[in-house]
Amino acid sequence: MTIAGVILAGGEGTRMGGLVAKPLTPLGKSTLIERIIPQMQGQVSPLLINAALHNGFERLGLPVVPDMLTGHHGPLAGLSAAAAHLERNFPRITHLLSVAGDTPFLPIDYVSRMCARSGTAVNMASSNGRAHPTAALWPMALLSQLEKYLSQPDAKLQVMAFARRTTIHMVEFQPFADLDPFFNVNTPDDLRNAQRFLPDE
Ligand SMILES: Nc1nc2c(ncn2[C@@H]2O[C@H](COP(=O)(O)OP(=O)(O)OP(=O)(O)O)[C@@H](O)[C@H]2O)c(=O)[nH]1
Repeated sequence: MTIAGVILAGGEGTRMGGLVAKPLTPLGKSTLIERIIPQMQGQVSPLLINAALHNGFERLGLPVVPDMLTGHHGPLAGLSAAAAHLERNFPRITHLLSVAGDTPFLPIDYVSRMCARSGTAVNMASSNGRAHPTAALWPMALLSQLEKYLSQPDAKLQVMAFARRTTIHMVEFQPFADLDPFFNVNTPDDLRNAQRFLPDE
């Protein structure tokens, strides 16, 4: 397998209150990130978590790769750290599939559809016509050139600006019922909304 994966969990989660790292927030019988791991594990290798060390992610049994830069530079800093780790330890990896650690309803066909064609373009997920720049398949060659994009203040624009260096293929995912598969949890209200989709938990 030449496609690695990273769950981006390096944010501050300030809108959630910042008491625990947001992806470790309980949702139903599990946590946000533990709902994502099974959708990725076994299909990409290695599967990394980008997060600050000693924040509780170590117990999940996956390698935790922290940002290399101090300060908060957004998700591109996480992609950069994951790419550097792979270049050092897994030089044969050609692509990196990313996903945000706060999207607990990731589609079960996420990996297969995102990786169906892997070339020099970026494959970026979208739903309801909206692009999700943190949910994308990145050619490793592209990721080695991202430093100058790290200063862009808006995280979403930062990742989009970087992705536009090359062709972007959008991979559209359909909602199931009225649930957007890339619904992301930012606030306690979002968490309550997410719970509505898990009536048995
Ligand atoms: N490595 C890394 N990832 C980040 C950083 N900031 C945000 N992210 C990731 O980017 C994605 C989107 O993050 P947001 O929800 O916008 O930010 P957040 O920090 O998690 O939450 P807020 O502080 O409430 O905005 C998530 O996967 C975050 O983990 C950062 O400084 N470093």
